Amino acid sequence: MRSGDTVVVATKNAGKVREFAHAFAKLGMDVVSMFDYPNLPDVEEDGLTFAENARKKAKAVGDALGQPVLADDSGLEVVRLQGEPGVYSARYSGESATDASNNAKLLEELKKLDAGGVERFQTLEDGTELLSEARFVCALALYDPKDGTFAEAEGYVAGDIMSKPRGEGGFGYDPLFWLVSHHRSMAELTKDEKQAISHRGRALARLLEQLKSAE
Ligand SMILES: O=P(O)(O)OP(=O)(O)OP(=O)(O)OC[C@H]1O[C@@H](n2cnc3c(O)ncnc32)[C@H](O)[C@@H]1O
Ligand SMILES: [Mg+2]
Repeated sequence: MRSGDTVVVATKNAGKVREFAHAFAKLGMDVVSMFDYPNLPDVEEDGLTFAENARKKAKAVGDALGQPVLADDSGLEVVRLQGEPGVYSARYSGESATDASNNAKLLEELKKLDAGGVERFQTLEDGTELLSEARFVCALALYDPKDGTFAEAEGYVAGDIMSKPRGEGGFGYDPLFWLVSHHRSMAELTKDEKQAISHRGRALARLLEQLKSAE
């Protein structure tokens, strides 16, 4: 991947496309996604790990197009839910899940625990309660169909799940993810701030570092 290239990202998530387009634009690269190739078949994300799913998405699309493809499998691991929703983050609230229905399900599951008498561990000044520690995980896989090889990297960011949403930026679970370091939710960060600390931003920095040192 170098300046002037177009990077194919095997995703149908508009939020991911925006973040990759923002990150690669700074390096002089354009991004295209599955929205630009609507006729490719869906890939079943049945891997047990984020890394396995990322490899599967990258390989399916890379083999179909005959060119290198980057895939991202990511999700949220919530400590008080024993790591759920994890690799099931996209369809946590069912097959026709949306970001809103997934966020509602997450709060429902955590509030069930509260009914069992488990204490919330902190309250913010506006009354928002922090319900559990959590982390976002991102696994990236860059697949080259010419030689069948993968370059891979992972990134993580730790935070806390809030009792009510805040912020309009980002996507997915961002409005419920509190960053004590910034005293804001992930959805209240600018694109650059999110890239600097997020699971995806960190995984991408690691991947690019690896590719550079392999040159
Ligand atoms: O598989 P593709 O087509 O890439 O798109 P997807 O939305 O299905 O993506 P995943 O399978 O990787 O599932 C990721 C889930 O985790 C959530 N997620 C991933 N990254 C996130 C981020 O940066 N902020 C908030 N939520 C995120 C996202 O909303 C999904 O529910
Ligand atoms: Mg998916």
